[in-house]
Amino acid sequence: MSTPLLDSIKTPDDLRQLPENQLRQVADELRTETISAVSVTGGHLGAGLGVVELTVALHYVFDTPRDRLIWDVGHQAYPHKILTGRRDRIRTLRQADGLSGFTKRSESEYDPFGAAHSSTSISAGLGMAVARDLEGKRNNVIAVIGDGAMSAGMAYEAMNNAGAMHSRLIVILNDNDMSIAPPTGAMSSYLARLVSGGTYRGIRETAKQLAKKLPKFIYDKAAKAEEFARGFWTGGTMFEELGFYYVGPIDGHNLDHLLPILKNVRDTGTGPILVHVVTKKGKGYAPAEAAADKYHGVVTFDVVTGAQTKAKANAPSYTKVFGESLIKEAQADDKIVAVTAAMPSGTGIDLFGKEFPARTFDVGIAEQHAVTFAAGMATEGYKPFCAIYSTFLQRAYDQVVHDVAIQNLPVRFALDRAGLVGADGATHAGSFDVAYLGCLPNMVVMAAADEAELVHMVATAAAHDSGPIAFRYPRGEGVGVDMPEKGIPLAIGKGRVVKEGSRIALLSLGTRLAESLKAAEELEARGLSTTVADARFAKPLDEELILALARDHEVLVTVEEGSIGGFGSYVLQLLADKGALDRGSLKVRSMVLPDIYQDQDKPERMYAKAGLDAAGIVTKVFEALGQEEARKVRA
Ligand SMILES: Cc1ncc(C[n+]2csc(CCOP(=O)(O)OP(=O)(O)O)c2C)c(N)n1
Ligand SMILES: CC(=O)[C@@H](O)[C@H](O)COP(=O)(O)O
Ligand SMILES: [Mg+2]
Repeated sequence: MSTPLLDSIKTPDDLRQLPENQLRQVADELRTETISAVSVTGGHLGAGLGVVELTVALHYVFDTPRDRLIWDVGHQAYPHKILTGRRDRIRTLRQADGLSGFTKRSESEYDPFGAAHSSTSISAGLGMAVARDLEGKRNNVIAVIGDGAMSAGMAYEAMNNAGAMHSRLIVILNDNDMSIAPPTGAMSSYLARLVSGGTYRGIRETAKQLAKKLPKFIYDKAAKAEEFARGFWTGGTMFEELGFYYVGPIDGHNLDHLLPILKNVRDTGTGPILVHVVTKKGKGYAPAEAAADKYHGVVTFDVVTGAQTKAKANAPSYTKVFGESLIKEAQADDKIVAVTAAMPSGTGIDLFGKEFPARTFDVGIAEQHAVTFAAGMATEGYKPFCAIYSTFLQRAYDQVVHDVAIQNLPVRFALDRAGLVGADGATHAGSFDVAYLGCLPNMVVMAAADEAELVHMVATAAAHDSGPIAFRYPRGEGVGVDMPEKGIPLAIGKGRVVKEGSRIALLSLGTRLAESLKAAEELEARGLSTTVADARFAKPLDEELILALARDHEVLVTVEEGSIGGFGSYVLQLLADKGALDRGSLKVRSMVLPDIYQDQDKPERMYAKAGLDAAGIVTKVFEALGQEEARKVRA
């Protein structure tokens, strides 16, 4: 389909030159372009399709980028990127050196705040609004937040503060009654009541009258106290109790509703205001609308049929192995329960939920609550498996420390997406969990070297009832090893030697083991006898194994899919404390992720750039051996 109007829009300034009666066509063309682009890049499609009209209306009514427009999560911002000067690059989305899959400050002046982790937009928007007021400026600040993101505590913290400050801030609640899965929690039922109430039906037919009736708030302290100024359409909502003017619910796909209301909201000159728009995730693309997940995250697909290009798997995914292993453990132990924070399919808890619905808890996008909720269950003798992506657990760090570790409660943390994740880039990298968990007293930290090891680690976690335990594993497929019939609990704090050698020792944590074995082959071919060990545990360390490796080898290299301050640091601390470095002949190197935020690419290329592939490990060994030695060996 040709897109003549969209072709004429390089930035929102061009959009704002168009007559309103052409905006419908702009939206249709924008939707077509979004579908076409994502069909060749993959990515988050459903959310963006749901906000096409809203995106057009917001950039038309507000003077962006002077008016700050913040997208919560930012996964719905592809139409926004197309309208804001990035259409020429939209097919580089989520690829090396391409556009980010989320909003990103360094990418465009139209992205005033970076996102990807949810529920940050109102806080950031309030900060911008307060700074604006301190500067005496008059621009608008608009935060667009989804119903799923609205289930996180941070959103309430921000609304509570905005309401108390009577800040001139606009929040657009994009209510598509969907998170990644159908939403859970009282908020979604509450919103459904608002939408299904008589008011909504009334407004649907009289949106234009609504716009005229929307009172221009003559705002002063006296008026503030008048409750009638609030709840004028719904008789008071939770948002009004938090100090917001509430407008809505309105049809978020109908420009005849959106435009007049957004203009009025823009011109009221007061706030904070929450506009409740009702949209459909996946709107306007039949395969997305028909899909259970509304095409939340897709790979490349055929535009005509919607059929996604699923690559043939060579091995089961770590996520699937985790889900199936947990089911087996739970069949033998009715105290095992599972907790997810709105990511049932991403974590494999959806598999568990099919088997044990009464023992499965999706708490919404609420990682902080998920952890302490699990801690509460652990105090009553249950064995909670809290399945949260490594990156998302960062949001619940104090809950891990204060509510779990200090109380030494047996919460099990299943950390999927550990290490580099690829297309989601730096915001989703699971780089820090070994560093942020391994430093906690009472905590046990494991890392699976392959999918068979993961089975045993699930069994180990199930059996470990004397305190908290975490096990990490990467996004994607396993390496293709034989799978055990059942998980056998591992001895806590014990690693294993996978290959015996004599001169070089490679001590790997997690799935860098495969690359370490390849490096060992290369080193052996150069005459360097090489031991390869799988640490299995970052905490407690296998002191006996590590000290023996240090004693019996000339070079000891640790390798991990994590940041500085993790496994390698713990090993160096041990070696120093035990005097293993005193004799001076041992050469030790610690290989970690670079101290930067790596942009998106394919994971294997990111690891190569990080020097954490076989070639990088070989280079590190020769560097440690020194030039003279290296020359001899290379000869
Ligand atoms: C802190 C955090 N936890 C989990 C996620 C994973 N996640 C990405 S989008 C999403 C659903 C968001 O739902 P909603 O805000 O309703 O947006 P929609 O996709 O419906 O447009 C989730 C859970 C995240 N980005 N951040
Ligand atoms: C937007 C968001 O945060 C999630 O959709 C995330 O992108 C999912 O990541 P996976 O694709 O690794 O499950
Ligand atoms: Mg939603």
